[in-house]
Amino acid sequence: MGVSRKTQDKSGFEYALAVMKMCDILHLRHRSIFLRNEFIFTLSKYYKEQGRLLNIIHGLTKKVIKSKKEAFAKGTRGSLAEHEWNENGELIKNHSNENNAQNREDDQLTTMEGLSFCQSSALKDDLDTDDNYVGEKKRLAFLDLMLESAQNGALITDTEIKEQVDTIMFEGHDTTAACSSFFLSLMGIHQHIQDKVVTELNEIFDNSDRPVTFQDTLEMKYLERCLMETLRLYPPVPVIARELQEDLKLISNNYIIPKGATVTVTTVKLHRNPLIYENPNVFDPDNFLPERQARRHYYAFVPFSAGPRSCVGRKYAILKLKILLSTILRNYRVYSDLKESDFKLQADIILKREEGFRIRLEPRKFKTNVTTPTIK
Ligand code: HEM
Repeated sequence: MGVSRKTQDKSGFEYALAVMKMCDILHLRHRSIFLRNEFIFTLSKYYKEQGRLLNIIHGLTKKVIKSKKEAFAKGTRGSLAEHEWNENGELIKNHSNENNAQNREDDQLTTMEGLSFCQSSALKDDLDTDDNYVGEKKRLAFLDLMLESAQNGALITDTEIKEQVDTIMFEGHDTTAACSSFFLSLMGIHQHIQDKVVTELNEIFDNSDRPVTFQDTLEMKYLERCLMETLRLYPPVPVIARELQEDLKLISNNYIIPKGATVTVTTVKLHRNPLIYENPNVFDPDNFLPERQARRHYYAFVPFSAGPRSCVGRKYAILKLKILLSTILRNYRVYSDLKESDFKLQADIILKREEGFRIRLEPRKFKTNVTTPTIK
């Protein structure tokens, strides 16, 4: 959103927690035929709780938009991470003309054009074209772009801006959080695979504790394979759906699916199809060796969906996941009391989470003064 990291308070954490609890209410309503009824729902305790949670969720979105609008009113136009606001949303510093290390680091994070979402093993991506290059420096943060478009006469209302911001905020954190939890669980279960990831990281960082750079992420080839394999077995978006705008004749036989029908693509089933993957239920990062990928159909692996409405955040997601997970694994050894057989199905691991299964992180280098986080 182009809001500086330095000005973030714990509202981000409260936001994520509120989204999680809100999802619990939604899932409850999927399962309970009574609560699905709007009238009965309004009489239940969940309705009141929903109101409280939505206040937190929309409160943060409104706060972010408000502070940006105020900066705009003062004539500040921001490309990524150029400005700092205080907690009241007032602009305290404009970094746009500075060529400091932080700016260079942020620039690095934007130079991703031309790479497929799977950075190093060249998984094809049907949205990758050369003509979407907009230049490194000119690119605006998402919210700046929307506000600027609105000011330049684009037909976009304040409510629409808020809804777009809500979408990006939700899509941007929930999916990557799920993916990193699955990844760390799998590392905890497969200690020998974790060792291989750490060996690769040691080669890249040579025992230095310097922060990750964009170039480092390109060299994380084995970690990337583990990430792809995690997304294969546990796609954070396990099912997608589309309403057909016209009749669709299947190539494989004589069926016609009529216009208006809803078609669901069960990614999680597709990714475990034994015709496509040998031993489909086994965690095997070598499934993403370039030669194996080359033998598979373009759409045999679609954790980010495909086509024009596929995930807009996929490159950003992979980059951030590599930074996050490599940093965790450089500093901690991960253990888990899960076994792979505990979660053959995606739903199983979610239920196990509710039962209180845990991932344990043990510091690798530090002997004292490190709080060991426990991820539930
Ligand atoms: C591992 C991480 C992620 C996964 C697995 C993922 C997966 C997906 C999938 C499958 C869709 C298509 C949904 C559908 O067709 O109904 C989607 C859409 C979307 N994703 Fe992601 N996503 C991830 C991360 C992100 C991030 C980090 C952002 C933003 C910063 C983001 C923003 C979006 C948006 C805005 C859409 C809607 C696109 C549209 O409707 O045109 N996603 N994502």
